[in-house]
Amino acid sequence: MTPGARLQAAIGVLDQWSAGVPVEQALTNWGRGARYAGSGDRAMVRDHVYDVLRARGSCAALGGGETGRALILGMLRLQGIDPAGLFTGAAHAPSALSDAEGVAGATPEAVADVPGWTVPLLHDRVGGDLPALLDTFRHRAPLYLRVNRRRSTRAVAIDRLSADGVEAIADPRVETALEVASGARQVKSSVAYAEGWVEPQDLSVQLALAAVDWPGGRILDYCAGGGGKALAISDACAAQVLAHDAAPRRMADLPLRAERAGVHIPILAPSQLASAGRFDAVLCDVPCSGSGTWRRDPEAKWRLTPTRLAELEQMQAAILDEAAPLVLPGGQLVYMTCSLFRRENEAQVDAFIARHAGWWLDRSGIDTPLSASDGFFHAVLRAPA
Ligand SMILES: C[S@@+](CC[C@H](N)C(=O)[O-])C[C@H]1O[C@@H](n2cnc3c(N)ncnc32)[C@H](O)[C@@H]1O
Repeated sequence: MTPGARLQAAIGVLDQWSAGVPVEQALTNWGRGARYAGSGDRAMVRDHVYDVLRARGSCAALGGGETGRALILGMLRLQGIDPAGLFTGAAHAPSALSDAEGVAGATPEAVADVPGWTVPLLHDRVGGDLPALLDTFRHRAPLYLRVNRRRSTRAVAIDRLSADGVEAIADPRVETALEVASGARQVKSSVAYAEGWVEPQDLSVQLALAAVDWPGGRILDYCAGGGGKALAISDACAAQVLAHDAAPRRMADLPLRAERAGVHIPILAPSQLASAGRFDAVLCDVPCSGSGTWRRDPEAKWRLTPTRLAELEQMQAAILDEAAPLVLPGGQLVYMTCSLFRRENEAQVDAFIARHAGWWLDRSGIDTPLSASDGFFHAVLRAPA
């Protein structure tokens, strides 16, 4: 495909997205009808679409509208590329610019590329660093890997990744973290990944997991999902880690991932919880706004509404209340979110302590995209002894 044809494809995907089709579905719909597109074409179309979603407000301002065509026009201007050279109408490229499009577009300085109602919530987190935080959301997040110490060391993993075209750099802040400097698209086809030496996991998550003093005995990952945290905890301590999720199908890949990592993580069905006894620690990595990961998943910020945020907050409180009785006396209830909002983090912890006599906050911390790559919150709550 020519560069112009890729832009035209991205315009179509964005028009589907604006009509309510989830972005991954819209990309799949396009891909099915584009048998001629190679993997490089598909990657570029995806990049264009995600570049727009990260900076949709700026793209709309610079392109003069919200249609897929205007957004792509604005994206090119934001990237300092003259659209006239690509909007030519030749070889499936977008048709030539109209006179109005040629002069459309305002400077985007005043545009926050997040929903306006979330700006005070973000300001509440970072204060005067708000402009810098908002700017991070316009750019791609770096990819981090976690080295599985049961399988490899960091130095060996770096060498092995390099042989497969992935340049990885050790991050000094946590001993398991590697930042992928180049070759990110090769990670999943690398031997190091296939052999379980590395797993994609964000730096902020690795920092949070390293900040918790995981006990021995038994640890339950109560909201295990794909099992990324359960795998990391299994690697970090000698405890037996078990996994549970209210939607067990979300854990479908966990047995395979655990086998690749060389660990065994028993899965507890919701019906087995009542007879599973209590645990030394229970991790609740709860559903949240995802506001810490908006540059990785920019669609999430445009879909979030105040109503949805309120629902999530209710769900978070309910999950903590469900999980608390599963913790042994003196044990830990570890609360984690990838949200930057105090309402989902500190306020949930405070409200939990107010509802549950004898519980206390042992430690908490948060990274933002300004201090690590994603935003990620953790709190360790202690049960009465
Ligand atoms: C943020 S995701 C977890 C991600 C996962 N820990 C990981 O590292 O990949 C939240 C998970 O909580 C689960 N969940 C939602 N409500 C729940 C509940 N009441 N009890 C247990 N799990 C719940 C969801 O199905 C979802 O898989």
